[in-house]
Amino acid sequence: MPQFAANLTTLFTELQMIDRFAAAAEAGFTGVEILFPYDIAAQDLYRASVKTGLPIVLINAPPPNWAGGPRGFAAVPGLEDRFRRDFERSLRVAQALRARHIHVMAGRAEGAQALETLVANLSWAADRAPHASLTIEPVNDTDMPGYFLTDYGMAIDIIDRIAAPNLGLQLDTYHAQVITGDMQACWRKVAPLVRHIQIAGHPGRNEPDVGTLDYPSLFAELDDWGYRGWVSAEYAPVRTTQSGLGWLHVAG
Ligand SMILES: O=C(O)[C@H](O)C(=O)CO
Ligand SMILES: [Mg+2]
Repeated sequence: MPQFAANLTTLFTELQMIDRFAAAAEAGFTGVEILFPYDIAAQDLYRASVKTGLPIVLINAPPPNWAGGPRGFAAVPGLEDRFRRDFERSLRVAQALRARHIHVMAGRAEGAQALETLVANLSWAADRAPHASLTIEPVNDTDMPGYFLTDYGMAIDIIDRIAAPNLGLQLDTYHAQVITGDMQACWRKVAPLVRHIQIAGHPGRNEPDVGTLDYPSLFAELDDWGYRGWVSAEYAPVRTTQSGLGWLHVAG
């Protein structure tokens, strides 16, 4: 079975962030991810990670004020300096948290110039941080209107063009289902490039066992394929996080 991480930005939200680590450990998760760990002292988060034995497997390169709108700047022409400043900040935080992966968000943009901007910024970031594992994640633009990276073919081309050993794909099976209509076939198409996986049910983006998707089959296929990365639960619980964890206990 894969190793399961809890996304502490979407799960256990009834608790303070620092307390979510212990709740995740008690629930049976063996890792965590935090999308935007920029408003809590890194040493406090790292202390909670060490205390619970749950490594922090992913953070996002920051879009500032998430509530305010931007979804990253990596593909936004003219904001290269902004992107680089933000990336330096995410690198410092990732190092302080010993985070495994940094998800570099493309942001809202469109067209050929946006694609060239994304390739140039990602190339720069991969060179700037050869020791860091960087990921890009296609996101469906119904949930995130105007987001630039919404296609797996484009993601594959970008990764192939940059050909950096520390740049790979983040497969979110919920977005894959919305975008392609078949998340498991999408996994097969991109498997060699996948560094990190996120899961949720479909269509509601709740628990993996709420909706139409067959995760036990996907988990078995990940094992057969020899996937050794993390599978992170990034969903909105229907009720409390605890009451919806049957899928983890069945999988675990
Ligand atoms: O939305 C998602 O699925 C991403 O994983 C994310 O990091 C925030 O947009
Ligand atoms: Mg995701």
